[in-house]
Amino acid sequence: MFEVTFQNYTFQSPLMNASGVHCMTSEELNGLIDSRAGTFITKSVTRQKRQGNPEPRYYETTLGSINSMGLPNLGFDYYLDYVNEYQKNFSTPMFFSVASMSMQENIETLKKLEDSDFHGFTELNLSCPNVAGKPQVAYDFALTEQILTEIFSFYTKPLGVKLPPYFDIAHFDQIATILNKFPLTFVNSINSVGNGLIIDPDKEQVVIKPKEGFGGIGGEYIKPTALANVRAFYTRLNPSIQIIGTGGIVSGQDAFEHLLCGASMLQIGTQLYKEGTSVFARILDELAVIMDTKGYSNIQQFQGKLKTIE
Ligand SMILES: O=C(O)c1[nH]c(=O)[nH]c(=O)c1Cl
Repeated sequence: MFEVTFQNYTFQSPLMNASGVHCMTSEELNGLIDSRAGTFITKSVTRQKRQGNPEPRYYETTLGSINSMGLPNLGFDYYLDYVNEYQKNFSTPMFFSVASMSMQENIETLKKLEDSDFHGFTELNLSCPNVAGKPQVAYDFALTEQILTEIFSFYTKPLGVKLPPYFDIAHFDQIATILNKFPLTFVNSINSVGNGLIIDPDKEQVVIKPKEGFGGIGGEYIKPTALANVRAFYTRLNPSIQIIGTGGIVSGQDAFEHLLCGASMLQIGTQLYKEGTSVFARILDELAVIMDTKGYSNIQQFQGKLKTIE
């Protein structure tokens, strides 16, 4: 009922974690394997292990979350070891997230991944908003094109990019024109909405320590922006480039809306952090009720079929 074909593999569920949530350690990653997620993704990796930003660096509200983690991760080798072990025991392809700290580090990491036995999907994170002094790569269109040109000169494994939200139709047009030049497997929209601010009015203070309290916003706050980005890329990109929908998925209805806009796989971040891995089963159960009510027996019957008002 929930099968989704992604490139040349059919996942049994369209749901997975968003990179950064429940995916730092092998224990957390194993917890995703035991859930109703169809697959899972690592925390964005850097060449060397990183501590990340000082705490508090994550804060939840009723409507979502703010984070300025600063790319903490256990380093490329840790996650490659995990992948090698995982692939011995499971056939479901997993996702490996690579952060772009610098062009040089990008190339180095992806060359090692190319030469490895990894045979899952690679997600190049072009949208981390929380490394001080590092602008989000995908807001620099020329740099994005340069990085993708360099990567596709040697990388042959299925690769997609994790994008920040765009807010201007001209920007959708410009970045889509660039992305259509490359043999991308997918585009994942969106990353957190960068550099928001949540405050505590009682203490009259920000709620996270890094960057004077500025951080990426997730959760219900960002669903309209996430849906717009999913739809904008679904209607602009070559059909060979599939869309992963991320942002504001709390319920089966939110999942349905992302699929209607054209998403194939769906990533859950903030709500997974809040609820734990039982969130996948709950959302699938809620999605099943919606599909039954509407008379849909599979996702393909409505995927991407959002109507405009004529
Ligand atoms: O601060 C982070 O680690 C972080 N936080 C986000 O919200 N998105 C990202 O891509 C990353 Cl890399």
